[in-house]
Amino acid sequence: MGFDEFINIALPKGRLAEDTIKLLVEKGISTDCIDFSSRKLIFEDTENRIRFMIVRNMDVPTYVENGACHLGVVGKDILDELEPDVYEFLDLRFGYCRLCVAGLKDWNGEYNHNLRIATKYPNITKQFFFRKGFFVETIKLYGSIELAPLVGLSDLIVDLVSTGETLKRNGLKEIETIMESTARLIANKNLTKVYFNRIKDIVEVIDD
Ligand SMILES: Nc1ncnc2c1ncn2[C@@H]1O[C@H](COP(=O)(O)OP(=O)(O)OP(=O)(O)O)[C@@H](O)[C@H]1O
Ligand SMILES: O=P(O)(O)OC[C@H]1O[C@H](OP(=O)(O)OP(=O)(O)O)[C@H](O)[C@@H]1O
Repeated sequence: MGFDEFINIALPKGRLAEDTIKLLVEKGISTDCIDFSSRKLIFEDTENRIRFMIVRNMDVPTYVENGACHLGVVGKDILDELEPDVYEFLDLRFGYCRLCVAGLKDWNGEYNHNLRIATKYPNITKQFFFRKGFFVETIKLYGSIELAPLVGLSDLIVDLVSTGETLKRNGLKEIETIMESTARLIANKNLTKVYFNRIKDIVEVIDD
């Protein structure tokens, strides 16, 4: 495929946005055209034939798996939860956090079959407890997960911990770490074949 074709890169809004731009600037990948604070969702570097698309972190795998974007930046936690059929080319090493089981300070530490666990990560949670021999009920939430055990909506939570401040402020304690997460560079499988040289160039520049 010729150089004229655009390579589309899905960039996550939210927590990973700033470090993603910092990385691209460091690597000399044209980011001048990107303005996260504007309401625009597509930014084009016409000279280098790169198009940046601004999407929710959780949606990055969907854009890449379906071929709307060739490449994308997304947290490993989301990849493990959604298990999209994409290549994971690079660990970008920023966006570090841990996915943990947490509960009320006086939680007695015994897992059992009747646990209700509030989380944004039902698949990872079910698999984690299944491997330990427990079939748990997950309650899917989209944010403020720490509230659930405080109001009796769940027994435990599975959520991201970074500084530990949110757990502390809400009288919760960490019980166990399920996984560690950092941002990853992912690629569409078919598009990697078709646009191999251009994608390889971009991956190498970022990895350098
Ligand atoms: N303290 C933290 N809390 C949440 N995510 C963090 C933290 N530190 C790093 N991350 C990483 O940043 C990613 C994006 O988090 P962010 O809070 O922007 O997404 P969100 O708004 O919760 O949801 P969505 O994924 O639906 O866009 C997480 O998936 C994770 O990989
Ligand atoms: O250990 P800490 O440094 O306190 O960070 C962890 C918190 O950050 C995230 O929430 P976020 O701020 O993204 O809000 P949310 O509740 O909407 O997911 C995560 O879900 C925890 O609640």
